[in-house]
Amino acid sequence: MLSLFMLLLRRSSASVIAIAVVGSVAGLCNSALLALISEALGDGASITTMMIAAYLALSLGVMVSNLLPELLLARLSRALAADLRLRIGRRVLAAPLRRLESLGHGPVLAALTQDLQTVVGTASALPSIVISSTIVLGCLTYMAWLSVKGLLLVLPAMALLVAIYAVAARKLHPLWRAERDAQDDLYRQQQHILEGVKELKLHGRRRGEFFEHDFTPAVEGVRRTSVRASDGGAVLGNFMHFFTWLVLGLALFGMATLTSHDTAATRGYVMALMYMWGSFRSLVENVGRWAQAGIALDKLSQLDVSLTEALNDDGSSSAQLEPVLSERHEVRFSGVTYAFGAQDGHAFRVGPLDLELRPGELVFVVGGNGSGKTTLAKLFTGLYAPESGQLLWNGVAVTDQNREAYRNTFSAIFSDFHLFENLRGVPSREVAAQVEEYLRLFSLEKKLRIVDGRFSTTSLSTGQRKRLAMLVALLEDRPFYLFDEWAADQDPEFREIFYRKLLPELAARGKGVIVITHDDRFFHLAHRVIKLEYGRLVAAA
Ligand SMILES: Nc1ncnc2c1ncn2[C@@H]1O[C@H](COP(=O)(O)OP(=O)(O)OP(=O)(O)O)[C@@H](O)[C@H]1O
Repeated sequence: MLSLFMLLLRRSSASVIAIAVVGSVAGLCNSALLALISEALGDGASITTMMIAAYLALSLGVMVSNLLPELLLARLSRALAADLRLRIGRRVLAAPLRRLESLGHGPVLAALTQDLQTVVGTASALPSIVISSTIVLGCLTYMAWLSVKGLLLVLPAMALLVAIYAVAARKLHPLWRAERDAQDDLYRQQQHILEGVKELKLHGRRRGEFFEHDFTPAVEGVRRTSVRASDGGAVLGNFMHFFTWLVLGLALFGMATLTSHDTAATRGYVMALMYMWGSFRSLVENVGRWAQAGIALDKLSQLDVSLTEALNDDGSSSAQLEPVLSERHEVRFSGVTYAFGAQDGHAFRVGPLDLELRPGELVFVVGGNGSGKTTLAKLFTGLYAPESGQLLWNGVAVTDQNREAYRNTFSAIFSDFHLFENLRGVPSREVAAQVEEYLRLFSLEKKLRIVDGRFSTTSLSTGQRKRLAMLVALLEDRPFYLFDEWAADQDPEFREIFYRKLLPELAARGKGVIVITHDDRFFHLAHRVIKLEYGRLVAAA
């Protein structure tokens, strides 16, 4: 609860203070209205113009002072959500690739949607908490003015309710947490449904088994845990309702004895209690909801911490852009190793590797499936940091401080590449002529246009999408290029263009080019062919 409040305070202490002040005014106006009504209903009370004017002014005051905190909080809570989204986005982008690969998409998506919504929804109750608190205080003051003795009944009842709620909330906490944990699993399975829709549609038995053994248990898990949590909430809510009548009864029957049958005081107490108790209950319940938001904040901070811890592993977050200024770019691996740990299932080790990539050099990387070609590509591009050994860039060791700059010397198309909808990072106006030329070269000129740096469509065939990715890579004009089985989806015409035109041209322009390939027909075009087996270099020709 405190952490959500601190987050709001840190985001804008001025807004929180304004919400508290104006919310208190709302509570005071409400309490004053109650006192006025009670006065007007009193025995022998006469209604004056003054009373009517005060009534109207207070009603107006309630409206304005309720509205203002709501408007302020709507802005504050959305700004907080935006901050958290940006923060997680930044963290995800700065976190090492390996860490993200082992974390999976599920927890990140669940945090960005479910938990952020919970935080925003809960924070929205802040004005109500302030207003309810002030109403409770105002009513208690009014009741004390009617009869101090009466508070001997009311205050212990209030304390008892808070204590019951605190105990019950502690019991409910594991249920809320179980519900939230079940949602993580549901997100994972929903991701499988969306990403594996083709495979599931094509295979009735797999679909049936997936539905029965993976998706249904995940859905059932959320249903079961949320019913338990909601049952607990319902029992608590209704017990509090029962308690309300109990307290009113206590006031009704006990006040007469305590105040020596002062009916005006008893009537005032019952009225004030009826008015106040709703606010008091909502105050207790809203504070309880803040405890639930604590679970969402825990999840968000767990993600943040796990990404932060990972950042410390390779320190990329603190990487300063310190490019090594050089016309000539070359990379050298000196005893580089990399291992996927035993926690990933089967330990796999690449290296130790001693390799070089010089400007103007065309290097083919070949080897069987699982021999470590893509892992080598990720090491080459700086996406994985070597476990041991050194990566030297123009003779300078690539470290946490310059890895970001090193990565920016590569343009890469991996086999699981992603195509953005626009040419971000490329000055689109300056390259307009080249774009036209490449569109024609890749036979894409009839399929799409690039307007203001934006592709008119990305709904293309796999081969066409890869050609569009190639267009983007060529426009990037980086010192190094890496293509991971780019030609695998291309028809013979584009394979020819790739091996016989594009690659030699890139090498002729002084680029260092690494090509992961199985096309042995073209091996003779490379300056060097590196062969990997079980992560080890077995031949370099
Ligand atoms: N994200 C990962 N987590 C754990 N292990 C991995 C991961 N990626 C790869 N591996 C392990 O590393 C080995 C080499 O994988 P890699 O993708 O580098 O092979 P590859 O030669 O590119 O294979 P392919 O020709 O099939 O693309 C795999 O056998 C696998 O055990």
